[in-house]
Amino acid sequence: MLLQAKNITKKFQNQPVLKNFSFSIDAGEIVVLTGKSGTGKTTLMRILNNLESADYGTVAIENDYLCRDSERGAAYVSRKERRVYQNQIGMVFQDYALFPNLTVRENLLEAPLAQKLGTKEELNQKVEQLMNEMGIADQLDKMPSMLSGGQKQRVAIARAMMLNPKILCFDEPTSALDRESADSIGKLIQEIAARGTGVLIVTHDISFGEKFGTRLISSSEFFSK
Ligand SMILES: Nc1ncnc2c1ncn2[C@@H]1O[C@H](COP(=O)(O)OP(=O)(O)OP(=O)(O)O)[C@@H](O)[C@H]1O
Repeated sequence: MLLQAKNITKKFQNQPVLKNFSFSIDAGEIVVLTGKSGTGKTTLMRILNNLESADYGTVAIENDYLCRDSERGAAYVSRKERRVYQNQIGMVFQDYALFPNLTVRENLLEAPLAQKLGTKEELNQKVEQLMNEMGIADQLDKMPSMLSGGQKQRVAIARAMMLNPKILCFDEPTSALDRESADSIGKLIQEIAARGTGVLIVTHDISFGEKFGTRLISSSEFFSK
């Protein structure tokens, strides 16, 4: 088991959004969360990425915890331990969230350089390798605004992959793409999972989820006992 989330509960202004929800992601799995708007899918993904805090529950990737359930609620680990957890999970945002004032190459290098994950030379090699694998090596020196939606999505995926996450999350990866680009992103996600990464996808696109997911979870299960 790579990621484990147990008994996650979250309320906003006393309105429960997630109640005692538990699930896990294994290496190589593509777990797809579907369900009606406003049922907590994005909230769950944000909790796993430490962009939102759980009220109750436990979240861990292997033996590295983000929070542990306690009588007084979810007890978050220290900042240092949180960083260890967070380095193992990546997120590709719906709007890609690329830095508009940096080239594609600079977008990919920014976080791994800051985290000192390698020398500039090593990281540049990795950028080129990833961009080759994604079929967009010729876009490296462009600004994000010059790219198509599908190309931006690939850059956003490559940027997340630069940090070698064990778990990679996608929020609505196909919302801005036509069917053909969506299918090629789906195949790319399958290749990433085949190398052992655990993938979590939140999507309204059920046909995409059924085609590329290995397990579908409906947000109606978020209120499990
Ligand atoms: N920061 C917040 N403060 C208050 N309420 C919030 C906040 N974030 C989300 N909510 C509420 O929590 C509920 C779940 O929202 P969430 O975005 O997780 O749903 P979703 O299933 O991802 O929806 P969609 O499919 O439309 O993206 C909604 O009622 C939303 O209004």
